[in-house]
Amino acid sequence: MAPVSVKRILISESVDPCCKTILQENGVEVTEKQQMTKEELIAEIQNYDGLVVRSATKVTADIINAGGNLKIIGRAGTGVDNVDVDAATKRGIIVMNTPSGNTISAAELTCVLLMSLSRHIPQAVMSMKDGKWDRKKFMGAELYGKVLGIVGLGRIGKEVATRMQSFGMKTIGYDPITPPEVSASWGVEQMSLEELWPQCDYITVHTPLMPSTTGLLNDTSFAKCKKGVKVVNCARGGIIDEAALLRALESGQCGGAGLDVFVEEPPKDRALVNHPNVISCPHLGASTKEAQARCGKEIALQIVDMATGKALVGAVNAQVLVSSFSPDSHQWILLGESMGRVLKACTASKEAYGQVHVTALGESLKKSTGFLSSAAVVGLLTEGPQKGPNLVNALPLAAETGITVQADHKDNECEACVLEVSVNGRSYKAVGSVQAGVPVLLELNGSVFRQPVPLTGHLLFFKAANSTELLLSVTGVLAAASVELQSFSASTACSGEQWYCMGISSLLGDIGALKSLVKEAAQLTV
Ligand SMILES: NC(=O)C1=CN([C@@H]2O[C@H](COP(=O)(O)OP(=O)(O)OC[C@H]3O[C@@H](n4cnc5c(N)ncnc54)[C@H](O)[C@@H]3O)[C@@H](O)[C@H]2O)C=CC1
Ligand SMILES: O=C(O)C(=O)COP(=O)(O)O
Repeated sequence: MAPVSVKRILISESVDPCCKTILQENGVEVTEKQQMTKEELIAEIQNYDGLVVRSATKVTADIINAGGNLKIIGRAGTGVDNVDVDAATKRGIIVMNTPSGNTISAAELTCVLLMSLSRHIPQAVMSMKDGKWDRKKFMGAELYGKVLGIVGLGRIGKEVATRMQSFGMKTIGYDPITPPEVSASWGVEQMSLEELWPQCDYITVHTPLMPSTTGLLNDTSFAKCKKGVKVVNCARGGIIDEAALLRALESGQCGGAGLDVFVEEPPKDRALVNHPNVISCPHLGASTKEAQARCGKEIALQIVDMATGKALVGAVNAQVLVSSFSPDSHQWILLGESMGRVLKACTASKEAYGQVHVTALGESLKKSTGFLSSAAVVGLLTEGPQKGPNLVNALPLAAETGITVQADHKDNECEACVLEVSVNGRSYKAVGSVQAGVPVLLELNGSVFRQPVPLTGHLLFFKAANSTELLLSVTGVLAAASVELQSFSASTACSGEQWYCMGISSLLGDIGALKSLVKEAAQLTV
């Protein structure tokens, strides 16, 4: 794909210095500014094409919309819940993260919290520092033989499980995506949450924060747990409902909580932090030298790879774009875009397209419907009222404009892409392919070109009767405008008329003279 030009990046949080070094070594100008207010960020963001953050910068829609040049938001870490990904997608901005760089550190902190809860270590430390020697107050319980419930069996959940198994804990869990046989292979028996709650001595959550995980542990689920259950949240504030947790701690239903994350960070309401059975950290899961070095390095390298057109790794909102980095799909994306632009020019539509239908033909295009339809929409929307259509935002922009996009695949001997659009009840159709590495147009509105039309440079399409005089008149119009004819293709006749496509040295300043000679005419540059 065409490299995404990234020249100036703002790092708005404490990210490992290797991030800045790698970016600078690759010709990117880097500014580091920490603890900016929202207003400062809104005022400055227009000066950058990239923003690198951790979890503290809330990258809201107004910041994203103020970033007129923003192309990439890099999250040096896992959770992207502090970034308005939908707003970024609509603006065509890639959001990427480094999801595995801090897995081990977050898992280790979880284990530390579990152990600290079992032996009251932080409370004992505080008591010692107070000059006391209280051996009765801090009676603990072994982890050995206890049941640990792990909700969310992804990267961190798995690492927590294997570590706590070495303490002799029985690990059970729940995850709607990770198959039970996979988690069983690392010693976690899966079951429904209803079955899980009553069995656990300890519960730890490792899911992203989303509607389905907000308040996973609430008054109702706490009531189903063993009295005195201990809980850990090293994932995101809100997965364990904070008010319900406080109630459960006060009633003794919950015997202790280890919290690294809070709904509001830092939490203004200190009731949980100050509770004697709560041990807490200021979001330290990823705060190790090793995790920061990995995340800083990975995000910098991912941005450099993207900017040099090498690869797209870690993007959370640009699945379609990932394929554009494969050399095989590159020309097909150009084809889709060019076909969109041809139909846009031919329909000369000021109205929104009602429906766009893309059909990928041929075995090798089976998985290409996604990027072909997005590319076609980019072509159709280019130079329209929507700002900056690209492969990231094509479908959201289409939806916003009321265009229905459908895509399917059909088996066919040859590989081709069929694009059909409807405008005001009238249908237009283009068929194209990639031949010898070049995107070509094979058919336009039912007329098949005798020679495939290479979709490159300045192109003039018109529909007219097959008449030598008429073609001479057309070339006369071109000559009068000092436009050279560089290539010529004609279609087979359809209802006595044909489509012609001429490759021309420059676009006609005024297409009026031509339109008086032929039935339909359109010119474009691809
Ligand atoms: N405290 C800290 O500093 C850190 C926190 N995190 C957070 O930890 C969490 C987990 O991170 P990873 O393990 O890397 O993510 P992951 O994506 O590898 O795993 C998350 C798992 O949660 C599962 N899940 C989704 N909905 C669920 C539901 N309703 N019930 C049960 N499971 C569900 C998913 O299927 C997935 O397997 C994220 O929220 C991340 O932001 C990550 C790193 C550091
Ligand atoms: O990666 C994550 O999801 C984290 O929560 C770590 O956040 P941080 O980079 O330490 O602000």
